[in-house]
Amino acid sequence: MKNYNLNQISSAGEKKSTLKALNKLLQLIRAERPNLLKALAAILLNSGLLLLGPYLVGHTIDTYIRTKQYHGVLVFSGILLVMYLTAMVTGYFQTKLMGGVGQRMLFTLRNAIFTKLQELPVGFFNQNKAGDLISRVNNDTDKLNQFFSQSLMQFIGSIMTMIGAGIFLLSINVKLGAAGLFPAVLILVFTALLSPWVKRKNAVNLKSTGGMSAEIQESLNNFKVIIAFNRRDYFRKKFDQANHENYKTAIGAGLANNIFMPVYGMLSSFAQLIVLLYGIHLISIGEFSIGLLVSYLSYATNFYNPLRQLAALWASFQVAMAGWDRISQILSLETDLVAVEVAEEEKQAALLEFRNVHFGYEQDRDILHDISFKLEKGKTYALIGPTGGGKTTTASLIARLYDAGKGTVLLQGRDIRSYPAAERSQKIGFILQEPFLFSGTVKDNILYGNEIYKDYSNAQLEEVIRESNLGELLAIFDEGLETKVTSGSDNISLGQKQLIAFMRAVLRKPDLLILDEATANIDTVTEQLLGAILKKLPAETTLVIIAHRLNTIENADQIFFVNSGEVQKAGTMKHAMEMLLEGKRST
Ligand SMILES: Nc1ncnc2c1ncn2[C@@H]1O[C@H](COP(=O)(O)OP(=O)(O)OP(=O)(O)O)[C@@H](O)[C@H]1O
Repeated sequence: MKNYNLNQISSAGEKKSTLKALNKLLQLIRAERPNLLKALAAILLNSGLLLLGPYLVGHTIDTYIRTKQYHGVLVFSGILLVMYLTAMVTGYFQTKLMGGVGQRMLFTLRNAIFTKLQELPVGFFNQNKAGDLISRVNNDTDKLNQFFSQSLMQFIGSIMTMIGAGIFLLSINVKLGAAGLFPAVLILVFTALLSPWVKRKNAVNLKSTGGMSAEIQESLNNFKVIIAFNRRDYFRKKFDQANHENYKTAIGAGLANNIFMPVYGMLSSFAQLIVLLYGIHLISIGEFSIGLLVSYLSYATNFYNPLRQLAALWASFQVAMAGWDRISQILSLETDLVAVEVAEEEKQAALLEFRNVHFGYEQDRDILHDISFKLEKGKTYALIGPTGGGKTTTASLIARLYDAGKGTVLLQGRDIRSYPAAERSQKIGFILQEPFLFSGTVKDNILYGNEIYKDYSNAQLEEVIRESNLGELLAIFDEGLETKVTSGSDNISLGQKQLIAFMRAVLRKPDLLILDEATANIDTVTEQLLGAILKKLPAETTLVIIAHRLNTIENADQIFFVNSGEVQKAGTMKHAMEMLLEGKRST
């Protein structure tokens, strides 16, 4: 089976470039392009206005204050006021726009991940913990939202202000400008060198947040066992470990994220010092004036202040990109349950056939080894064998929860992989060992995935249930179809859950119905009732029954013994019993 473990895939995928990843992200939110452009225009206007400010102040001082033309001072004060008010409005406009973009992106991303999760096969869910997946859907997407809504435009604004200030610096005096901008080159090199390390630290931190979330989910799922065995300390210790790990990685990430700030700060002070010393030197040899040096220092401040901000923004960008990596790992996964082309049906084929099927959950361990058997229309088959022998695995391959590693499973003479999922699941009903019910009513659960009766009223549905001989089962529920079901809780018993799953499967009128230990939690009287219902199913329905209790399989037309990678015909009940006893002894 394919490797779907996200935490193993992550290390292999880490070499992807940031630009490529960013490009992929922008593709996903291309609908936001007009808003991004509007916000960009707003932030450019904002930066331009703020850059023009010092120049106009200088101009006012030189032209009007020194010549005592107070009318001009008033006019320029008015202009500056309007400029600053406009800057405030554009700033607000930008924040509002990007807040919306961030939230919509969060919405789109969560939808995209959830849709992807729905498409992925059972193998994916076997290999990943739900808690980690939840953390990806909730936490990692929010990191991206935070960057987009709070930091992106500030990021661009800061860069614009810097470019503007840089141009002013170089145009006033090239030599001094080059000297003043030299520390910025050092900053660039420092950032480029450190960024991969910072991103890695953030990735490790997000991974351990996912791990902690998985730990919480596991202990919440198993709280009864924890209490019954009084093993709260065990989970507390495990949680402590996960929490501690998370704390350590968070400190590591925090340190990495904050390393830019002091270095940027130091190098900007260094730049001021260079400008001051070199400027004084230039003045002393008559190449510069004191007035120019004063405005020069103010533009140097204009250049390096946003750079300091950029340090924080860059860290936020690294966190967002680490989150995006974790999200795109899910988005780029493809199911290994691919459809194959429809080949011609074999004539007079069995309803279902295993032809030299091999299958293993792990690469080098076959659970089923070169299995071949046929299931004919209208017959009842029983799968027996010791615990862990491979019965559920065989049934899972019949229902195509997994694909065979080698060999073929044929449904009505055609490769099962050539059927669209809807058609296949219509033909094959599977009552799982642990039936899963949704929160809602018995009716909601019975109608799940049922296209024929989905719009039926209660009265119509009750009629259908009676006609399908399921009336006595429904009668077991006090409030009938309206009985409340709460997912994951105990308001109905395990046996009752199995009955609902049974009604759900039978009402879909499958050609082949698999019952995996479907009567394991049901009393003998109800079990007999189920037996009677099974007998009244349409004559062409094929049944595959997996059971430990032998009385459930007495009426089978054929018994298969499943153990150690083999599925053998057991012939008579007596022979089956012998095989079971021997099989048990040999395991
Ligand atoms: N999701 C899985 N991932 C890895 N190994 C698995 C998985 N499910 C089952 N196995 C392994 O496959 C083997 C067969 O398991 P299977 O559930 O098919 O047995 P079974 O005959 O149905 O047992 P039982 O009677 O207890 O239900 C076991 O050794 C089990 O460890």
